[in-house]
Amino acid sequence: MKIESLAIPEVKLIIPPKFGDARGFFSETWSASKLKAQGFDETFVQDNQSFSAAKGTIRGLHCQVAPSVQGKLVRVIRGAIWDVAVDIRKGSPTYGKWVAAELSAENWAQLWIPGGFLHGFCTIAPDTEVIYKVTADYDKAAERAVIWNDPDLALPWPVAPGEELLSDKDKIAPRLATCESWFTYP
Ligand SMILES: Cc1cn([C@H]2C[C@H](O)[C@@H](COP(=O)(O)OP(=O)(O)O[C@H]3O[C@H](C)C(=O)[C@H](O)[C@H]3O)O2)c(=O)[nH]c1=O
Repeated sequence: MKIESLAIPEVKLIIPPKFGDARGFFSETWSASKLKAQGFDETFVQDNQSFSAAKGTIRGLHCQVAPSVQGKLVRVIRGAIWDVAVDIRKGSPTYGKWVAAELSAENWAQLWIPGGFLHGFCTIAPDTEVIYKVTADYDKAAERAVIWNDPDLALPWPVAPGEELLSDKDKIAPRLATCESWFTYP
């Protein structure tokens, strides 16, 4: 498994091998032992899957706080997303900074977003299917959100203004500056 750190090194791009032949392909999309051998040792407790019919669907910016802080290992099995992680660990040298990657069924790339980061994505193809492993159970009481178009973050979402599709919840999320510090660094 190829693992590379992004500009915020805690966020990792992971590309598993894909073995193609005349029938199609086989891929070991996650291996605890192979990742541990490369220093990636996380325990996942839940698998999630979301389907977004429209290109320009934005889900995020979300996280869970203690006692249910979630790390997420995200991949795309159909379509494509622009996947973004924002460092919101108070005291972090990269606080308020973000990194992003295109994840697609084509490039087979996965993104590891550790706890302490907001996560969100924008679909860049219709009928996009996202699958991700998380390191803590869903805990509605621990869910937090920051508005997708926070001017302090100025995320370059790959969708024309006004064409984004969001949940009602995501449309009314607060700005990062108005949120108490949910995470501290290190
Ligand atoms: C996240 C989650 C949701 N739900 C239920 C709660 C709602 O009734 C329904 C839809 O939830 P929501 O609108 O929060 O789904 P997304 O907007 O895709 O949220 C996710 O989007 C971003 C990209 C994330 O990183 C998180 O995993 C998650 O927040 O599924 C569950 O039952 N379990 C869960 O783990």
